[in-house]
Amino acid sequence: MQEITIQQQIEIARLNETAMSSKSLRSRKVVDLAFKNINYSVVDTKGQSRQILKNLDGFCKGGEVTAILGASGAGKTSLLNILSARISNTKTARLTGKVFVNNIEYNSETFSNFAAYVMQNDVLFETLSPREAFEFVANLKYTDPELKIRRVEETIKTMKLERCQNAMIGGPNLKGISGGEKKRTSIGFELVTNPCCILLDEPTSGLDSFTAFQIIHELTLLAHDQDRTIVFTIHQPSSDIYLLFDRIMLLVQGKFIYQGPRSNLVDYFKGIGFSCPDHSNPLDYMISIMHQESQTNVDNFQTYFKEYDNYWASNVLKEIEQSSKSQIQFKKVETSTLYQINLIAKRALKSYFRDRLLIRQRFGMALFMGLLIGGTFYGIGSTQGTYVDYSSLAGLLFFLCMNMTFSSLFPVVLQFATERDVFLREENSKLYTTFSYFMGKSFVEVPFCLITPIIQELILYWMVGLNHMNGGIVVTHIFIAVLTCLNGNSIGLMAGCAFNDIKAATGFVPLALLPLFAFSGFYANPKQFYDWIGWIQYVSPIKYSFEAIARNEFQSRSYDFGDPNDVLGFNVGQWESVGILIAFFLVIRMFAFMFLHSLRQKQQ
Ligand SMILES: Nc1ncnc2c1ncn2[C@@H]1O[C@H](COP(=O)(O)OP(=O)(O)OP(=O)(O)O)[C@@H](O)[C@H]1O
Repeated sequence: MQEITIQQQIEIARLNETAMSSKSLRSRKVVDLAFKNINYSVVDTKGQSRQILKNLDGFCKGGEVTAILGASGAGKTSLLNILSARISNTKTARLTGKVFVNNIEYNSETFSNFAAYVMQNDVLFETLSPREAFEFVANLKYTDPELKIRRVEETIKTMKLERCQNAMIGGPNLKGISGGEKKRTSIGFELVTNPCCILLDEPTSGLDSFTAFQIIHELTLLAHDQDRTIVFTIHQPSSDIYLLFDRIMLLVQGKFIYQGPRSNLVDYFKGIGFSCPDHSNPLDYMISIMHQESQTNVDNFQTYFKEYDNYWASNVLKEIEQSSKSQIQFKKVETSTLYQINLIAKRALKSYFRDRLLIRQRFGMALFMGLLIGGTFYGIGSTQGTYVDYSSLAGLLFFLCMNMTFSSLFPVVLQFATERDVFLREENSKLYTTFSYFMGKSFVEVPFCLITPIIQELILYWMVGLNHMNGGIVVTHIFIAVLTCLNGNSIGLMAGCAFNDIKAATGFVPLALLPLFAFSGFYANPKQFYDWIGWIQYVSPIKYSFEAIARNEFQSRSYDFGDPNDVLGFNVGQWESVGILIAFFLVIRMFAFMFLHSLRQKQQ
């Protein structure tokens, strides 16, 4: 008999282990979801309270597919959001009731340890491929390198993404994979963590009927073959899709009118006097008798509710009573903050280099502005002595401060706006902490704020003929330019984190900056500011940038009218201004972090 080498033995052992673990991942613990006495109301813009969900009890069996259906506005998404612990009490929303997994109450902190939520919109990092997206999650959720690889491979296989695993996901401005593949990637993104339960909000919306069927079929396999609990809301499914459901919940005006096996649905409604016509899709018929536009339907609602209370309500309570009591482990894999920051920064960097437009925009802008400013102010630094020389130079220096603030501010507002939902989704899934995301993003932004002003200033410095008495003056000028960029970048990040809407952020920022520019000492002399309003100069980072850069430039230059620093009414000092700029950078970043943190809390 041929001898097996040690290497082969190791390989066989590894394959056996892989097969065993893969099996163990499949034959997982079944979890039952339940909810009791769910009441949810919201206050509208006129201060009127409106009850969306009314005293709901429900049960979603482990290893089964539960579909939540109802007319538009019936409360399906609200219910799913409550099940995924994404809704909490706020000033305008009131939620009472409890949600359970295997009879244990859960909340937003514990939800992600056994379940995952797939949003209606595919919120994915556009510049990554499906494989890279899965690797990102696996790296954050697993510590064992082999397990990481196995989970990624399994997910790609399960979600049938082999063909497009290395293609860019893409988005509105970036060509990428198809809608169906995106939906599979969204589900796969959650599947990597091997959740016992997956909740999905309208997983078929925007997909053609064949792709929709495929997606629901794959979800059915996840439930039946891998014992996962699958719950989703869905709009008007085809009759093929209808046959894939195990359990159905029908909602009308925030109350259940049916909750039980799919197979009983038609007979139940026939029994209470609502017969589905032969050869028609039962769910089309259900939707037709549930919508509120027809007065006949509205008149029948009371019958549906009464019959539900008579027939299903106690049944559901019994099912809740009998739901699995087996212990579930709220397992939490926590990677270190440094590790999270490293992964987030690497991903952001990869994104920058793949989204060429962004890179071109930032570096191209620096190059262009360097040449433009250099050309416009060509040679003005070489002449000195008169008021005209001074005024052109002061104008240039102030223009530089403005330009560096704006050019580093807007890219980050726009970029954060596109990434905000990804952050909220990933933070919600407890992939990383807000702090790690913030630091990861900051680490990638800082090099841009170093490189772009250096490119710009090196081009224009010699063209304009700025002060090069010694190397120290040149280095200090560039250092102040970098600090100005960092402050602009921080203001952009703060605005991106503070506003929910990109239009509001981009509209507000110039408005807020205008007084800061007006009081920065170039347009009006600080000596002439009225006391009651003059304080604005002290909260303007541009004032300190201008004073620092101008004092640096004017040293060893002499003018016939006296000291330009006095004429400009500078009142802080060069290095003091630099110190304040550093302090501004830290404080604005801190505010940005606080806004990001509160954005995340608002989302909950
Ligand atoms: N935070 C909120 N503030 C005000 N109204 C809300 C809020 N959340 C939900 N609603 C209202 O509650 C009702 C139910 O909303 P929900 O999104 O749950 O319905 P839905 O059944 O999922 O509808 P659709 O199928 O159209 O998505 C709607 O009329 C909606 O306008």
